[in-house]
Amino acid sequence: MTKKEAQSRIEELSKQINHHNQLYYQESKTEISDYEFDQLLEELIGLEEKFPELLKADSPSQRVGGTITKEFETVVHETRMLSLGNTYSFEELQAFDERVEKGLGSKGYEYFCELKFDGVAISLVYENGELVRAVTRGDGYKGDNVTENVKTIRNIPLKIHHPDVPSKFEVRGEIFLPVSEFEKINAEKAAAGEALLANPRNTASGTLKMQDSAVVAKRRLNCYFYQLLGDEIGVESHEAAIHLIEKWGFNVSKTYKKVASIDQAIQYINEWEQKRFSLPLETDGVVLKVDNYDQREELGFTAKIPRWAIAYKYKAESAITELLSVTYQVGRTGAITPVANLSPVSLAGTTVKRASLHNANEILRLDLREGDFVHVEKGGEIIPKITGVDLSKRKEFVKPIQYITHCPECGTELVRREGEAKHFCPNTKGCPPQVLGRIEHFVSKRAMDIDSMGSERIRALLERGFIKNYSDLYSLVDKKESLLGLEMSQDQYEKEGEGLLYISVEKALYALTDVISLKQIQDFLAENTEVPFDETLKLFKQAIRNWKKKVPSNTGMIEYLQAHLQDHPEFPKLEDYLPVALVLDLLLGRRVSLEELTEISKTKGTVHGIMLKLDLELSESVREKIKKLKANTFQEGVIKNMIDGIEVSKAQPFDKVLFALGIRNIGENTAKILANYFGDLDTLKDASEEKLLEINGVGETLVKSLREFFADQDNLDAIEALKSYGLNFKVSEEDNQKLGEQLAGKKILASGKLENFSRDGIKEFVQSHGGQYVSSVSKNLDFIIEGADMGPSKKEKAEKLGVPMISESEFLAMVGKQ
Ligand SMILES: NC(=O)c1ccc[n+]([C@@H]2O[C@H](COP(=O)([O-])OP(=O)(O)OC[C@H]3O[C@@H](n4cnc5c(N)ncnc54)[C@H](O)[C@@H]3O)[C@@H](O)[C@H]2O)c1
Ligand SMILES: [Zn+2]
Repeated sequence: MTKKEAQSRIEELSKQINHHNQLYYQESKTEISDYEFDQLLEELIGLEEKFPELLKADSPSQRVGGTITKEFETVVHETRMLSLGNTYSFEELQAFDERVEKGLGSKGYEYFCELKFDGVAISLVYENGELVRAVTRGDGYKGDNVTENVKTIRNIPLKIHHPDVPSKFEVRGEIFLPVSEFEKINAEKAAAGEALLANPRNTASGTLKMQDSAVVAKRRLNCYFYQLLGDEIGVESHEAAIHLIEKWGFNVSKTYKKVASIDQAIQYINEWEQKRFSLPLETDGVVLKVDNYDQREELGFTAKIPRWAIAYKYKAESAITELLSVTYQVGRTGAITPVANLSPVSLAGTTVKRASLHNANEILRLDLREGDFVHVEKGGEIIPKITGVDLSKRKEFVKPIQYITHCPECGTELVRREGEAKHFCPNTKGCPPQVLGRIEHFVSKRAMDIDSMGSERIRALLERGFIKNYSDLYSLVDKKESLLGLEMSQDQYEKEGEGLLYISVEKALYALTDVISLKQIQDFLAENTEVPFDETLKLFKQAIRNWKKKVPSNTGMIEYLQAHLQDHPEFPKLEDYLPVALVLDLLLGRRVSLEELTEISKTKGTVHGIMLKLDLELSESVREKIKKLKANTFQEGVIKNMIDGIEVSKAQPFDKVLFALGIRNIGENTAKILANYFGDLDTLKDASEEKLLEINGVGETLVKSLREFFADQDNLDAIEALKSYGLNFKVSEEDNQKLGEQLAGKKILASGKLENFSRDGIKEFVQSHGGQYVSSVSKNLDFIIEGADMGPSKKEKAEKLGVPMISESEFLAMVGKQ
C-alpha cells in the first residue's frame, strides 16, 4: 500500500470509527458488532504503525471512545479513565504476556483475572465516607456528572460506615442492567408492540443519561466495582484493594481469581466461556490485570490504555437452525416489524426461538426462503440476529419469503413511504395497536396528563367497545355502572389452537381453594416448576396439609381437579395453563354442561365475558370464587380515580390539548409555539400556508400534516366533541405570560452550565421573551449562550458553522436584565 492509499484509508477508517463511537457512546446504539468495530480499529492502528507520520493526534486510536453531553455538568477526572487493549486470540494474549515479562525483566508477576462486565464505566468519589460525585468515563479526561441518577441505584452505598475509610477515595466500576430486568422491559415493550431495546448495555447507558432520576430509579440498574484509587489507601496490590472495597460494602462480583501465569489465565478464560451465561449480567470477555501496583507503575500507559492490563473478548456465538415462519408485529405508530420464528436452538446459554428481521430490505438482503436453515448469532446483543443462510441445506424449489401486503391486525393494505425502510399500516384510526397508541399519547404526562389511565385500562376499554377514540374518554362518566367488574389484564389467559380459552394455573388454584393467598400459590409454583403437572398437584396437596389451611375441603377440590383432567384428555395440554371450561365446571357444579362451557369459552376472551353470556344467578360464595379467577377488574376506587383524572384534565391549557391531538410532526414545543402564535384552534385551522411558514420552526412537512389532519372529518368531529366537554381550545390569559419581546424571532441555544438558569429555566426564559429555544447546534441558530464547560465538540461545531457565541452576561444585557 502506498502512503497515499494509506492516508485515504486512514481517513476513511477514522470517519467510520468516529461514527460508530458517536452512536455507541452518545446515542446508545450500534450498527455493527463489537467484533466488526474492533477490526476497524485494529486495521487503523496497523496502518498508523506502518506509516507513523500519518498518525494524527485526534485519531480515534489515540482517544478513549466516549464524549461528554450537554445535558450534564462536566467534571474533570482526577485520574484519567482509560480504555483497555483488547484481543480475540490466545496468541495475542501470549504476546501481551511476553511484553509484560520484558517490561518487568522477569516472570515474577501475577495476574488478577476478572470478567469484563458489559455495562457503563462509572467513577464514584467519596469524601468523609459520603458519596459526593458520580461521573461517567466521558472522553477519559472529563465526564458527565450523573450523581443524581446513580444515587437511585440501590446497592451503591451513599455512606460508608466502616471505621478506617480514608477521608477521600474513588472507586470505579461498571453500571449494568441485569439481563432479567432487560428481558422484562422488552417483554412489556413486545406486548405493547413497541420497538425492542437492542441490548442491556445500551439500555443501561441510555438510562444513566436520562434527565429524570425518578425514571432511572424504576429501571433496576446495578453496579459491580473493580477499582480503588486514592492517596491514603495503603494497599500494594489490586487483590488487596478489591478485598478492601468488598469490606466497605461495595458490590464486587465474586468471579475474580488471582493466577500465577498466562496459562492459568487462559484456563480461567476457558472456564468462564460458558459459565458466564449463568451470571445475572452480560459479560463479553475477561480482563487480565497485573496484580502488583509497583509493577503496574513500571509498565505504565499509552495514550489510551494501561500496558499492564488486557481484555480478552469472546467472539459472538452462532448456531444453525430452521426458519419456521416469519410473522409481523404492528407497533403503535403503525410500523411493521418482521420477526423470524425459529426452531428452538441453544445459543449463548439461552434458548433462541425468535430473531428480529428489522424490515423488508433485511429479508431481501438475506434472500430468505421458506424452510431455510439460517445462521443465528448472539454477541453483545440479547436479541439474536440472522446473519446468513446455510445454502447447502436449502431444499429445492423453495419460495422466497413474501413480505405481507396487508396489516396483520386490521387487514389494511400496507404502504411504504419514500425513503423509509419500514412498511406502515395507514389505518391510523382503526388499527387496534395504533388506536391504543393515540389514546396513550393523549393521556400521557406531557399531554392531558391523566395518570390513572394506564395502557392496560385503555386496552380493556377499547376491546370492550367503551371507547373508540380519545374524545370518548370524556363520556365514560355516563358508563360508570357498566364498567364495574370489567377485566383488565389479558396475561393470565391463553388461547389454544382451536380458540379454547385457558387460564393460568396459579389463578385456577387460587379460585379452587380457600384462605390461601395468590402470593403463596405463586411462590409454591415457582419452587415446583420442574415436575409434571399431576406431580405438582400432589405436592400442592402436601403443601396445603403443611400450611394447615382448610385441609379437607381444599385438598378435596384439588382431587376433583385431578380427576377432571384425567376424565377429559380431549383438552389439549398447555404448559402452565388449564382450560377455563374445566375450571368453571368445577366451580359451577351441574348448572351448566361442560359442552356448553367449552363452546362459550371458544368465543370469549375473559371469564367476565363468559359469565355475562351465561347470565346465572349465583350464590355469594360462588361469586367470590369466580371473582378470584378474573384478572384485575375495574372496581369502584379505580373507576372513581379514572373519572376524576379525566375530569381534572379538562383544565389542561390549549397547547397541551393541541399536543394531545397527536397531529403528525407536532411535538410539545411546536404545539406551544403554534398555540401562542394563533391563540386558538380555529385561527390555526384557517391559517394560510404563507402565514404558517412565517413562523420559526414551521416547515412544509408540518403544514402538510396540519392540512391532512384538519381535512379529516373524524378529527373535526373529535374536536367538536372535546369542545363540548369543555376542553381548552384557546390560550387563556394566564397562559399568555409574555414577559417581553426582546428575543422575538431569535433561535437560541444554551450550552454548558449557566449561573442564573437551570436547563428548563433558560428554555422557558427564552420562550417567554418571544424567542425560540433550539436543542442542537445548527447554522440556523442566531446565537449560542456559552456557559461554563461548554462541550468541546459542540463548540467546534458552532465555530465551524459560524454561529456567534455570547456569554451569559451578554445575554442578560440583551434582554435588559443586567
Ligand atoms: N459496535 C460498535 O459500534 C462499537 C462502537 C464503539 C465501541 N464498541 C465496543 O466498545 C469497545 C471499546 O470500548 P471501551 O473503550 O469502552 O473499552 P472496552 O469496553 O473494550 O474496555 C474498557 C472498559 O471495560 C470496562 N470493564 C468491564 N469490566 C471491567 C473490569 N473487570 N475491569 C476493568 N474494566 C472493566 C470498563 O468500563 C472500561 O472502561 C470496543 O472494543 C468495541 O467492542 C463498539
Ligand atoms: Zn393495521
